[in-house]
Amino acid sequence: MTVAAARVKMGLEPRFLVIMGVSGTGKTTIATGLATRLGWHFQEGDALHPPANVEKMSTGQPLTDADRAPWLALCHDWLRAQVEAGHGAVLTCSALKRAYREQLRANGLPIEFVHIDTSATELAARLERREGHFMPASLLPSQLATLEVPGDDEPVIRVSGEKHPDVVLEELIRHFQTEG
Ligand SMILES: Nc1ncnc2c1ncn2[C@@H]1O[C@H](COP(=O)(O)OP(=O)(O)O)[C@@H](O)[C@H]1O
Ligand SMILES: O=C(O)[C@H](O)[C@@H](O)[C@H](O)[C@H](O)COP(=O)(O)O
Repeated sequence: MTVAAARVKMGLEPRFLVIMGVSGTGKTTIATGLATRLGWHFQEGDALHPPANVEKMSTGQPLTDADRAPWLALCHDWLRAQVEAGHGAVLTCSALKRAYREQLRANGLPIEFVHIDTSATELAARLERREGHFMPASLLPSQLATLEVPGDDEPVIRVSGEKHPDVVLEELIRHFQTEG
């Protein structure tokens, strides 16, 4: 779908969204749903991790700030290219710390975060059930400990990860339509 067609379809101006939160909260589910419905570009942040990061997480070791730095740089570069091209874009990225979110927004990028909040109990159940993903459920405690919930001074939209994804998608699209 062209940018113009997407605008006509939903009546929305392009936005540049980072769907964030800990592992298993529903980032990929919500981001792919939004990108499909709105005709916006989509990037899975997990696919931008250097192989060494994936190897580390696969073997149950949490990433450090230094591990995440090159990954966040690639996420930032992708976002900057979308802003320059001027079409709506949706990136999944855990963006757990404020400093990481600042790195993503660097150079004045008009990024908005969508924080999906899900209880630890529900997250643990999801990660135990999920198949075909490198991230082990054993890393959930470190994900939760690392998360700095976005503050009101950050550009954030908060949604529940425990509602049905279709409900969350409708809420987000309504929010975008209301905000123009
Ligand atoms: N709102 C939801 N309710 C129930 N299950 C969900 C919901 N969102 C995602 N899931 C499931 O939880 C697991 C993790 O979702 P995913 O989108 O991969 O999360 P993340 O990208 O944040 O790791 C998947 O198996 C997915 O199908
Ligand atoms: O910063 C990190 O520690 C990782 O990016 C982590 O937060 C992310 O969750 C993994 O990449 C697993 O991928 P999922 O979030 O898709 O489970």
